[in-house]
Amino acid sequence: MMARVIDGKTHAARERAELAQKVATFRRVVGYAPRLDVVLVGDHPASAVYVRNKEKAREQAGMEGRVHRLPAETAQHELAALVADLNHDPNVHGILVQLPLPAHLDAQAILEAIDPRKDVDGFHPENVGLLALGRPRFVPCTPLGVMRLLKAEGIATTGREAVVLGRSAIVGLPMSLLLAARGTGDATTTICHTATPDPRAVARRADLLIVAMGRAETVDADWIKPGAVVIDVGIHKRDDGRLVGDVVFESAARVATAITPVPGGVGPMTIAMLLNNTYEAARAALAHSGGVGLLASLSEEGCVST
Ligand SMILES: Nc1nc2c(c(=O)[nH]1)N[C@@H](CN(C=O)c1ccc(C(=O)N[C@@H](CCC(=O)O)C(=O)O)cc1)CN2
Ligand SMILES: [Mg+2]
Repeated sequence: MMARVIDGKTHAARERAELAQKVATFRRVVGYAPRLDVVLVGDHPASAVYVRNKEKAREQAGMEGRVHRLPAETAQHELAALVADLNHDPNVHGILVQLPLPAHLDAQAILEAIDPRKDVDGFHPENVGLLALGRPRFVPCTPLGVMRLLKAEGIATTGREAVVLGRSAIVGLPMSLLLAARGTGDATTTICHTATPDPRAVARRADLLIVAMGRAETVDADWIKPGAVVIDVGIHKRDDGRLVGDVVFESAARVATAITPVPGGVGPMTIAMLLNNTYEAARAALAHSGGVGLLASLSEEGCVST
């Protein structure tokens, strides 16, 4: 039997609609909306699309924000100065620097320059450390979106064997931390990477296989235990313009019990989670600035955490 296809677009639309209601209440009670500022350096074509999609989604959620478009030749100190300005602007609750940055820029230094309380990407070492310690503040949007998808689909992780293919800072590493975390994933979690001698053999042990290796259409039915759940985080554009993931969808769907497609699986959840993180950042800033009474009013109106 073919696997059930997990419809990320529908789940993301529901998340965004729920958030839009909370944002409307926030605006009414507090007097302003959460604000997300995005920084895009250069003209990477895919990044331009993602940033436009983020802008549209933000507007639909009723949030404030701005996209700061800088030329490809922007110097490190110029980008750092913009980040510092955004850090100091009390009206800005979330800051996102779109990756990848042009090669001459030190991306790690820029990510570390973002105020960790505005780091809605969850990439700052302080936020990575909090996640590793089981005290998450901002969790990277793609792995957070995967956890929300699993929950919404009723896919249990507790006590199950999870394998993550890939150890990137954006997906693989935080994904494995979430899956292993007490009370969050509680899965027996293994990470495979470029030095793993036989990743296919390890993948075949997985009840839950997360594929984030960044290699187009690599994982086929031979990598998958019959009945496993397969989550494909990869996204690649073929020469004919087709978008594909790291998984060979048709082959994998013959042995998996549930699978995410590309496009329309994990991708849409990434943007929904970014908006959720921005809402949380605005709530936390309000609490920090002494708005305890306003927070209580929000809670009374059902506006709790996302
Ligand atoms: N600062 C960041 N940079 C990057 C991140 C990130 O989380 N923070 N992630 C990726 C790109 N990304 C968001 O920025 C992203 C990628 C893909 C999608 C998405 O919705 N994909 C759709 C297809 C979209 C299309 O038609 O091209 C899908 O999979 O259905 C959203 C966000 C790297 N950089
Ligand atoms: Mg992401």
